Parts: sequence; structure tokens; C-alpha cells
Amino acid sequence: MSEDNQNPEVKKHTFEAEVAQLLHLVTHSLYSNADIFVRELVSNASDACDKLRFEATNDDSLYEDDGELKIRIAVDEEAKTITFTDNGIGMNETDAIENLGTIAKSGTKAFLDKLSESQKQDGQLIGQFGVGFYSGFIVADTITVESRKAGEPSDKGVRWISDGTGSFTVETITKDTRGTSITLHLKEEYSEGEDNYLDRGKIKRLVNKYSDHISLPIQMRKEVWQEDVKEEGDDTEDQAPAGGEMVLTDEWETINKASALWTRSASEIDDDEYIDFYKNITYDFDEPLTWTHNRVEGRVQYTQLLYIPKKAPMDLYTREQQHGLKLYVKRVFIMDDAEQLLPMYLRFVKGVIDSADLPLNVSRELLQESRDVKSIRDGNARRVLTMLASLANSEDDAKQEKFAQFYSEFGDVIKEGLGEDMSNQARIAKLLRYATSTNDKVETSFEDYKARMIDGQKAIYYLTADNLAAAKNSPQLELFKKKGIEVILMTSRVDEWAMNFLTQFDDTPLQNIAKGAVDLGDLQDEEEKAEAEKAQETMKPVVDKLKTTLGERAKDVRVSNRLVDSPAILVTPEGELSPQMIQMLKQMGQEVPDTQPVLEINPEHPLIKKLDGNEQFDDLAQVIFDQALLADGGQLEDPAAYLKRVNELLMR
Ligand SMILES: Nc1ncnc2c1ncn2[C@@H]1O[C@H](COP(=O)(O)OP(=O)(O)OP(=O)(O)O)[C@@H](O)[C@H]1O
Repeated sequence: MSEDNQNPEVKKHTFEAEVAQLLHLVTHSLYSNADIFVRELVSNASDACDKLRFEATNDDSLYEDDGELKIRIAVDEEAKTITFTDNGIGMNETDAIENLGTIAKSGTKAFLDKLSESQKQDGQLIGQFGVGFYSGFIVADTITVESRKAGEPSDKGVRWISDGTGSFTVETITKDTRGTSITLHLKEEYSEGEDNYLDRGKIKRLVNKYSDHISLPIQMRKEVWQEDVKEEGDDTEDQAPAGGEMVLTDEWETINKASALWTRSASEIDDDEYIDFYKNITYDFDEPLTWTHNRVEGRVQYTQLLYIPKKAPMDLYTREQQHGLKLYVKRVFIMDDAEQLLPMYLRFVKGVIDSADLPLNVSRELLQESRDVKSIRDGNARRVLTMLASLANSEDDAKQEKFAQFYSEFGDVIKEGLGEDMSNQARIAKLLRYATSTNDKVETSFEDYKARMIDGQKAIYYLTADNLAAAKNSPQLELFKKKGIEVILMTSRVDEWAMNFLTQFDDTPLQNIAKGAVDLGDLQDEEEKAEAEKAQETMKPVVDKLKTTLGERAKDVRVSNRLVDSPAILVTPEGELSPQMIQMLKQMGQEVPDTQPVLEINPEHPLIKKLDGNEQFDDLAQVIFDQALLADGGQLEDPAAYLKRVNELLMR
């Protein structure tokens, strides 16, 4: 430790009122979070080194021939102390009085003032703002700080001592080594038993947990195993194994990985390093599909290193799914699974966010409210979408292949974004791919579709179904096939829900062809329209009779202009939930009212023609309705009755 000469002049100072208040709160409320002092003191030491590095860019001499910045932690079991030493910027007497005796941050002061008496008892709340250096007083009854500022003479060192109550003392000392050492004289209860911070293993574990990515080496004295030496003449020769013990050496070993990869410039990091880091933070054996690494300078400054995995996790669709973002504040680990930093539909993204603008003791509750966090979340979402867009739009086959791989794993999740993230809806819509009535492969984008629209087509037509086969054979498609109009076939469970939120793409309306009446507008010629009108007239008696026969089963019956080969079809009335959607919501345990479909009939179909004046009108009507329901992927309420009717009709 430092060499010093005692200065007879020890000056006593009282803490600023707010500090005294804060100290009281810290020691009375944060005892259940005692561990935090390790990361706070390591973080301060790391900041001090960062500051020196910054100052030294203009004045190299500040390094004083000691440019290897590091942090050392020493435990003294006899003295019951733990000491954090750094060779960073250091403090002189004025600095120490100013920095350790007052609260610099006005936000913290205001926060303190606002806390009610009962809130002050709440460790969670207190933990929300940076208690920093003062956290040492949770475990220590006295803290001694010795420091000497970089570039100042060695006899201008300072010793600051306090017991964390009302006052502190400062005195001038001689300190040859630049930087700061902070010695905690541990309270009785923290120097024995379960909470014994004199246990080197415990300190190491805490450093690994919270400060592994501090980019400076954090060192502790190396311990080695030393076997008991047999005394000469001791030839009892019993077979007991030789004993031994761990002994402390004079050698220092680095205990953190010091691998804050994200703090390095992207141009200096090779792919293997990115891949290793990904594996390290995710425990994924596979390589990531792709990643993006940026330093964002804006209202909030932060670094983002975001990865997309190759495979979706098993629990992607369960609510408990863990989010993969780790939050750091100035390289100090704050929390895993920081779900506020990404919207839900991007929950598969892994990586690290490091922001210097968030407080070290930020809690989940605070994250939820913070505008800074919102701005980080928006930035992350935009960045992921941009990265995906550049894969999707790339001319490079390998990148396109990657996008296809991404889409088959995560395509359904990003569709949730259509409803969740309105500000990025257009960006998300551009990434979506579907099968269509002319291409089974899930590769057509809305853009591709638009480029293939036929003359006079004014809408993007789509159909939702349970699977591709059902979609392709849907009677809804008949007219579109006849007219050569391509229809997008959506077959995933989220499609219909998600499409509720997307009504247009690039100014072209999107239309679900199974909802409401079809209006092909200019795509229908005059002759067809005239024919349709005529059919409405002639079929009126049949339509009316059907309405009576079907009663509650159908909301309405009308003549269809969308059918070619099928006799009839069920249509969801505009603005109502489709049968698939109702089924899905019910499966999710939601209460949904049953809705009735509209039955549309094909006036040209022989079966429909047969209805007029038929003796078995009722049976035929029910069978036609049931078949339309089956064709739509629905389930019959009374299959036996259906079979009986069909058989009767067959036997005629
Ligand atoms: N190891 C150190 N070397 C030099 N200065 C230090 C050191 N530790 C603390 N200080 C000084 O004391 C000040 C107060 O520290 P404290 O931990 O209470 O707050 P902070 O570090 O500013 O805020 P936070 O911990 O919330 O980030 C620091 O801003 C810094 O100027």
C-alpha cells in the first residue's frame, strides 16, 4: 500500500445534509443487497481509469510511466479489511471533500427530497439511484480513502476517513503511487459467517458476476495449494494422504475476463471474436445467424451489440420466454433479460446494451418508466429491422439464404409487430413473406405481389387458412383463379390477428377475400355485372327460402359472384371475427361470442339450380351449408345428422 507520512493536521468536516441522509438510508435499507458495494467500488475505480485515459490523450505525462491501468482487490483477514486500489485519475484534498462529502447529482437530491418516510424504508426504491461510493457503508463501519491525483506531487496525497455517520476527516499524506485505494473496515457481521466478505472466493464470484466485462484487469493475490511438508524422522508411514492448505503468494492474478468486446471498435473485432462472445453470453452451441454492433450517439448514448440466433428457442411462444438482452451501465453488469430494451416481437434477439446514461442501480421498475430506455428500445428495434432488411434486399445469395433461414424460424414472431409497433409497421410489412395462389414457397413479399398485379387491380388480395392445402383448395379462390388474379395465402396462426392491424401496403389496400362481399371493381366487366344483377332477381325466392330454413345458422344468404366450381361458401361478415380467429381466441382461454357466417350461393351450380321447387329443399339446404362449413375448415356440430341427410339424398 501507499507510503505516507502522517500529517498532524487532521481536519474534520461534516457531510452535506443530503449525504448524511443518504448514508442513513443506505445503511438501513440496503443491507439485503450488501453485495452491491463490490460492483460500485469496482465501477468507480474503472471510471477513474477511464478519466485518466481521457485526460492523458492530451497529456501523456499523466501516466507517470505507469500506463497499465488496473484494479486490485486485497483482503486482509487479520485487519478485517478489504481494499480496492486503482491507478486511475485519483483525487486531491479538494476533490475528496467535494466528491465524497456532497452529492453532485441534482437528480439524486431531488429524489431524496421526494421520498416519503415509508418509502425511505424500502430498499428497492433506494436502490434505484446510484448510491455509489456510499454503498461501502453497508458493510463497513469505517472507510479510509487514500488518493493522489495524476500529475500532482506525491506529498499532495489525501487521506479521507469516515464512519459514515455525520462527519469525515481529511489529512494530507505523501503517496507515491497515483490513484486511489479505498479500504473498508468490515463490520463484525460482514467479516464472519455467511456474509463474510473476507472470503476471497466470495469476492471473486461477485466480480465475475457483476464486473466480468470491465475492460481493465481486476486482480487479486494468487493463492496456491501447498502440501504439508513431512518432518524429517516422521516415518509413521500411515497411509493418510498428506494435508495441505491454500497459501497466498505475492503474485497478482487477473480474475475477470476483461473482455468487454462491445466497447471495442467494430473494425478491430473479427468474426470469430463476435461468435465466441455470442456463445459465451447465450450458451448457444451454434453460431449466430448475424449481428450488428454500433455506438449510438443521440439523446441517449449507448452501445448495442445485437445478435440473431439461427434457431428459435423452444419457448418462443410461451409468456415466460426469457429475453436475451443484457444491460450494462458503463461496462458494469446490471441485469439479464432486460425486456424493456426490445419490443416483444423481437424477443429472440440476444446481446448487450451498454449505456453510460442510465444509473448503476437502475431497477426494472425504473426501466419501465424511463424515457431514455424508450429511446434505446426504439433504437434497437429500428436497428434489428434495418439489419433484417439489408439481408432481405441483398443481391448476395448467401445473405438471401440467411434471410430465408431467419424467416422460417422467426417470421411468425415479427408478424406480431404489425400490432405491437405501429411506428415500424411499414418496415415490418416489407419483411413479410408468403405463399400465394401461384407459388407454394413462402417467398413472396407484398412488394413482389404488387409488381405482379394485373391491369386494373386495385387491392392486394389475401386469404387466411389453417394450412396451405386448405388455402389452395378454398372455394374463395375460384373467381380469382378464373380471372388470373394472384392471392396471398396466409397459413400461420397469427396472420389473421396481425392483419387486423395492416390495412394497406405502400398505399395499396389489403383485402381479405374471405371477409365481406368481394368487390373486384374494374376487374369485373359490364356483362358480368349485369348477369350478377339478373341472378339476384331470379334467385330471390330460393334465397328467401334458404334464409328461413337455415334460421340461426346463417346471418344472411346472398347470391355470390366469387364462385365458379363450388355450390356455396361461407363468408365472415365485414368487421367480424372469422371462425379460425374465434377458435384461436377460445384456445387462448378468451371469451368470444359466436358469430354467424353469411352463406353465399353460386347461381350457376347444378346443386343450387336443383333447389328451386325441390321436395327435399330442407335437407339439401342443410347439406349445402354443412359442406360450405367443411370446405372452410370448420367442424360440424352434428356430423351424424349430416351423414344421414347425405345418404338419404344419395339413395334417391
Ligand atoms: N476510485 C476513485 N477514483 C477517483 N475518484 C473517485 C473514485 N471513487 C469515487 N470517486 C469520486 O467520487 C465521486 C462520487 O462517487 P459515487 O460513487 O458516490 O458517485 P458517482 O460515481 O459519480 O455516481 P454513480 O456511482 O452513481 O455512477 C465520483 O464521481 C468520483 O469523482
